[in-house]
Amino acid sequence: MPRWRLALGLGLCLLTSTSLWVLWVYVENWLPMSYIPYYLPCPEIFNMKLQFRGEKQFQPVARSQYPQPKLLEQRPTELLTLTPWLAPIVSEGTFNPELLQHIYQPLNLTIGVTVFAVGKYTQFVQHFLESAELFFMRGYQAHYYIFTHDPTAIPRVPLGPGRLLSVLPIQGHTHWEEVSMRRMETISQHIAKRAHQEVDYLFCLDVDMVFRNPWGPETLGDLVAAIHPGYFTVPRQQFPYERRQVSTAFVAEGEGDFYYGGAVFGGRVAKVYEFTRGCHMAILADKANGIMAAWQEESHLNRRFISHKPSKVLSPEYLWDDRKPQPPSLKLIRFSTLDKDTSWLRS
Ligand SMILES: CC(=O)N[C@H]1[C@@H](OP(=O)(O)OP(=O)(O)OC[C@H]2O[C@@H](n3ccc(=O)[nH]c3=O)[C@H](O)[C@@H]2O)O[C@H](CO)[C@H](O)[C@@H]1O
Ligand SMILES: [Mn+2]
Repeated sequence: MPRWRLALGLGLCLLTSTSLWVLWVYVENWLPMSYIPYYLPCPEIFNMKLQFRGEKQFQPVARSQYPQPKLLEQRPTELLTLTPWLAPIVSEGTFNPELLQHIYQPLNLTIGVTVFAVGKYTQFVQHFLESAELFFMRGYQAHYYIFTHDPTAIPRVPLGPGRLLSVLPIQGHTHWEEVSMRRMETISQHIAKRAHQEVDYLFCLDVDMVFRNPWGPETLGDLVAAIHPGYFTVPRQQFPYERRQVSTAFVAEGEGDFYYGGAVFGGRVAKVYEFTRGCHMAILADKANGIMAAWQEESHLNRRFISHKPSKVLSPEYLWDDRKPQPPSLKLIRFSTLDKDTSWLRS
């Protein structure tokens, strides 16, 4: 009799543990994200002291002919030209390209660009690079850093003199959100390892985009953000900020300036390092709590730009979306999202 009971007991235990295991496997697959402990923490990032390239001082401006600035003249554009914290908002008509050329060309600057092409997004690289060679910082030294899971999928695009391209292998991820969000970590580590010695300024851009008009030294600044094309006419209560207080990206109802796009940010490389590191830390804290912000790293970027204001803001000319008609307030489109089949790309 006791033997029979023992066997029954063991059988029940086995059955319970098998059902628990099956339930766990099911729940694990059903969860949108699994938070992997090896991602936490990354102590080396706390202790790094970087020796950045020296800051380049402006030279006296050479004699050149350009229209006189007039204090009482009408506004050069319909758009706001200055933020309440006195950062310029760059759009066509607010600057003189020739004058800026005179000021920035002698500095012998190198401008870095980080782009991620993981999974099917490698198909965008060719068009992105070809258009960048036509319009992005023409006449300046540039270094494209392309992060990809598959270096063989990166096409060879002919580059102009002084233009470099490095292909950097990274791990792929099955969830597109993870790819997009991990950019903050990868960029900060890449600056620490390499880019701080190689470039003066760094722009971090989406790859599913194309340059359509000149993007020049008017965009250079300590910390640069771009206004998202979808929200420049919308009150801040309607911005798609992260609204759950448990997230480090939380933004309260009455907070916020502009809603910035995650597809374009940049600045002086030391500032971009601080910025991406800060966003990465906030993302790590959310991960530890099992939270993913509403718009992934874009939510964290927006949170951080509220407390660490950008020193220069780019108008939606610099971050447009081809699916929208060009409004009369924007005189030209310089950089735009391509119309893409999102569900196929992310599958
Ligand atoms: C215009 C704009 O502000 N776009 C932002 C928006 O949507 P988007 O719809 O523009 O996001 P997206 O699909 O372009 O992903 C962002 C970028 O991550 C890279 N990528 C992404 C997935 C993938 O499987 N492989 C890959 O390489 C690629 O460089 C891509 O351009 O929201 C995203 C939130 O996550 C990012 O903040 C984007 O910057
Ligand atoms: Mn994009």
